[in-house]
Amino acid sequence: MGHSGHPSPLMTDLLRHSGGVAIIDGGLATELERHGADLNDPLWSAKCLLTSPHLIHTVHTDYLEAGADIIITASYQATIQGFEAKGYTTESSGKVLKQRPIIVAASVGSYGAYLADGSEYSGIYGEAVNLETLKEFHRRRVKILAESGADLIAFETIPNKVEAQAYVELLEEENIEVPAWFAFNSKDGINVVSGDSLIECATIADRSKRVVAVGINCTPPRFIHELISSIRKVTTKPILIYPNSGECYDAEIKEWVHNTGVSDDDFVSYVNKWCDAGACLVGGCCRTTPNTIRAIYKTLANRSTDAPM
Ligand SMILES: C[S+](C)CC[C@H](N)C(=O)O
Ligand SMILES: N[C@@H](CCS)C(=O)O
Ligand SMILES: [Zn+2]
Repeated sequence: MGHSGHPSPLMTDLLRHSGGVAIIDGGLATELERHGADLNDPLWSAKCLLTSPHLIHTVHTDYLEAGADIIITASYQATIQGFEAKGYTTESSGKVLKQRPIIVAASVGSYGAYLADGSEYSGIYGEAVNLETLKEFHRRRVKILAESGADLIAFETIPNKVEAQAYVELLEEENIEVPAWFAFNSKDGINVVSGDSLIECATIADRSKRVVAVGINCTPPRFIHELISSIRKVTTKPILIYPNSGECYDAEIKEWVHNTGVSDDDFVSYVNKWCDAGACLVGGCCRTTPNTIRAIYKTLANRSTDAPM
């Protein structure tokens, strides 16, 4: 167990500053919609980069004011290929200003996110998509985000093993110095959504010195405890978790099905258990809101600072 070497300074400083557990923000797209954005678009939340950047600013500010230490950018579904399909041409991006001690995490959604059909919840891409095609698909975007001034790259909602391997190789081939986190998703509490072994996926992440934290996002809260235990078996890197509300996504209509989600109270009732199991970066994903993050903040404020890290 543990190919990770020394803990990264970024994570060490962050966790020291936050008393052992740092707070990740909640659903970005969820809040953009609440502020009136229509995300029924192939670019999903990234559409707002074009149409309403002020809303993105508002949502990031709301999460910071709710207590988040880490905010995740609107680049989840911002792909070169997606922008080109809208008639944009390729240009280098501008700098993102760093604001310490806040961490800006540049989101990279999976190939399945780009497909815009909910494939990041199946991880089944078909035979034409392999390690090499995935590396080429992500290469330019990852390089742009690495040069953007972001503090880390958040590979999110990784649904299968081959995409994790593609990211690791890409980081190496392009000598990406910005640290990365890998967040997988699961729909059974055991494996990642494609059915690939979470243990194998987490091991791939653990072996890369460029990966500074490994965990789970956009997964129902009820599965998280068991998933943390699995990841803990194969890595000593910090474990991050930012579950969704437990609702299901209907990609046909680009809406969430309401009947399966948990309340904020239920969500935060898990938080101390997740930290006890080994998570040290905790937040929310889709359908969580600044209220969720505020509740996490309050729960953690009452937690002893010598809690397990
Ligand atoms: C994390 S999912 C809700 C993102 C949206 C999806 N890729 C789609 O375009 O429908
Ligand atoms: N970080 C993304 C969702 C990942 S599933 C967002 O909230 O827009
Ligand atoms: Zn999500």
